[in-house]
Amino acid sequence: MSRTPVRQEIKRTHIGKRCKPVTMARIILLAKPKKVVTSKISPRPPQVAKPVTVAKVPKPSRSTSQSPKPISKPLKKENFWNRLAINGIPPQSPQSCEIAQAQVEQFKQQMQEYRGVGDGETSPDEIEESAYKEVEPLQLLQIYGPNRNMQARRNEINRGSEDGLEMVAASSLEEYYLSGGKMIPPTVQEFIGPLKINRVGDGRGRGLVLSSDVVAGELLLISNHIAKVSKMETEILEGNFALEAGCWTGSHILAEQLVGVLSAQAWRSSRSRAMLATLCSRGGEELPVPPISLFRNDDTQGNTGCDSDTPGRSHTPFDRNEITRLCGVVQCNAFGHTHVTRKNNKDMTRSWSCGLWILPSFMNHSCIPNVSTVVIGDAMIVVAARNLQCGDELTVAYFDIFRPLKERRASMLHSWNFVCQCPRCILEENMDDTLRLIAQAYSLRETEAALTVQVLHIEKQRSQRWDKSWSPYSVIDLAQLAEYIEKVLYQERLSRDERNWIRASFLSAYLADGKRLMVDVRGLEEPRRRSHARKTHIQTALAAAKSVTPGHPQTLQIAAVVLKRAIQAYGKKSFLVEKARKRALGICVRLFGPHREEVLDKIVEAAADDVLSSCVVFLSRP
Ligand SMILES: C[S@@+](CC[C@H](N)C(=O)[O-])C[C@H]1O[C@@H](n2cnc3c(N)ncnc32)[C@H](O)[C@@H]1O
Repeated sequence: MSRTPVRQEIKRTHIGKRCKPVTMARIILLAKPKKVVTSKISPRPPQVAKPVTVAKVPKPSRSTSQSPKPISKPLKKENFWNRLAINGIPPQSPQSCEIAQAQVEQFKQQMQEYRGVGDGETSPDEIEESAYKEVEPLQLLQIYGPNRNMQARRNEINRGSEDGLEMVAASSLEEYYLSGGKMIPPTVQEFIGPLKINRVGDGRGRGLVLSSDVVAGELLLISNHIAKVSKMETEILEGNFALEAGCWTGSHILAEQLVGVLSAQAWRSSRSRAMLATLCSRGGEELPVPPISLFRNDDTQGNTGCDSDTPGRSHTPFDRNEITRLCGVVQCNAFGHTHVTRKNNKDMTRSWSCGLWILPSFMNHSCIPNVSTVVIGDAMIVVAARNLQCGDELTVAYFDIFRPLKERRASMLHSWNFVCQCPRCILEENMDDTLRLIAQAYSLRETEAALTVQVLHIEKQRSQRWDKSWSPYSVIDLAQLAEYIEKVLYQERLSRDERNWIRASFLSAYLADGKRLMVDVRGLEEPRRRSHARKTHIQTALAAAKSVTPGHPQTLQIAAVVLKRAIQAYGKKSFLVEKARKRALGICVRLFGPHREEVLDKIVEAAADDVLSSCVVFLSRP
């Protein structure tokens, strides 16, 4: 996800550099999704006796006329795999869920029948447990696909799915993705993967650390917000929010509102209060390491993460000191989130929200993060963006990391009071003499190009046609800077990754002939003016973005645009198109987690229009 601080993002939006004007859309929650495979078999009994094996069940007497046909041998887990393979049903599909569901039902029924004619020793709980055990391989399939270390995954599932949550999350979201973001987002069940909270050293306080190896694209965490406030674009346009000197003050009004909502929540719920107390309120604050179990929901709370009222319980309201601390907590931990949804085939609506997701707040920042986050409705979904090892710390980007070092440092110091010491920051620090002038030229040209595009948009809206006397020279100048950067990089002894990290700091220069600016300008330009374009750097931009953050909405968007262009140029059947598609799907998995190809294709399609993949940032200080 792009980590532009809310304020900065809006500012750029205002001058038309990156985004269309910001819209707000209140996302209403749906009831639980219809297809909940685990609902048939959950909740698992809290004190389950030894799981029943079919062998233990007494066989019915053959002489009994009403006795059901006995099961000749136990239902083997391999049967599920074989069945899937034979029927050619893709893993992780609703069909595989349905098979699992039917199989469990059948299994339960047969067990009941046995019980009816047997000694009655098998309790319903045991039957439930056996059925659960049968469906387990499909859960694994659903979530992780077929080629995984099954035992390790099973351990994770058993640990994390005491209430059978993961599959609900995985399957219910696909429907939403397939709608291209037109549906109301579903309520997603929470999930905590192989994670623990640890102290991470180097003055970074606590962080989320992996307790087992994971592969890129693996689902790590689904967390529902404890509180969120949103505003729609219409509300901004109606003047509820002021635009002051090119800076939208709305995000800070939202943050204030969030403090209000949180304090009310803490007043009525001791759990919310306890969870809020674990979060830091300023940079460098030393707080104890809370157990991760504190953040696991139990069934009484519906597993939605949103804390319920506790009627009859009286808590004291926050006093002045606590409110001050809460402001710090919001400042340090709240995520700003922009979301575009499609109202219909033509119209899009954009919303800005600000919320607090407790567990994701423990993730520290890196300018080359290793996880990605998307927000769908109330849920923040954290996915491994790279292959990671047990003991690795999860890192996210707190702000837009496609910026030069100086700007990144300003953001982190101003809002969170730390200096990132990731390898990319250290590299750029060491190359400061070389990069300083480039950064200055970049800043000027980028602003100029953004203004040009803005003017072109206004002009097009006014006259409905392209004024041929205009040439987007400032955009071309920016693209030229990319060529200069390439020359400089060529002279330095750098690894491929290091070159890409630096390119990513000047990403707009590489996109000036591509992506936003390119798309905007070319959208307005007459075809013959294409000759003005310099060498296209969009492929380089994609490689740079991928190397810095492989699971990021902006990376995905560039990949989607590359794919779109390849289709336009070579037709759908070309192998170049297939290559571009596979690359886009790979990024998509690193952002949204594992899904069927059909679903991933839909997300990529939507990403080209900036839909579905939300932009999540930590809220920066005004
Ligand atoms: C959202 S909290 C992250 C969790 C925090 N480490 C804790 O113990 O609660 C943000 C704070 O973590 C610290 N932090 C995050 N990323 C850091 C980094 N890369 N280097 C140093 N400190 C960092 C800063 O103090 C920042 O204000």
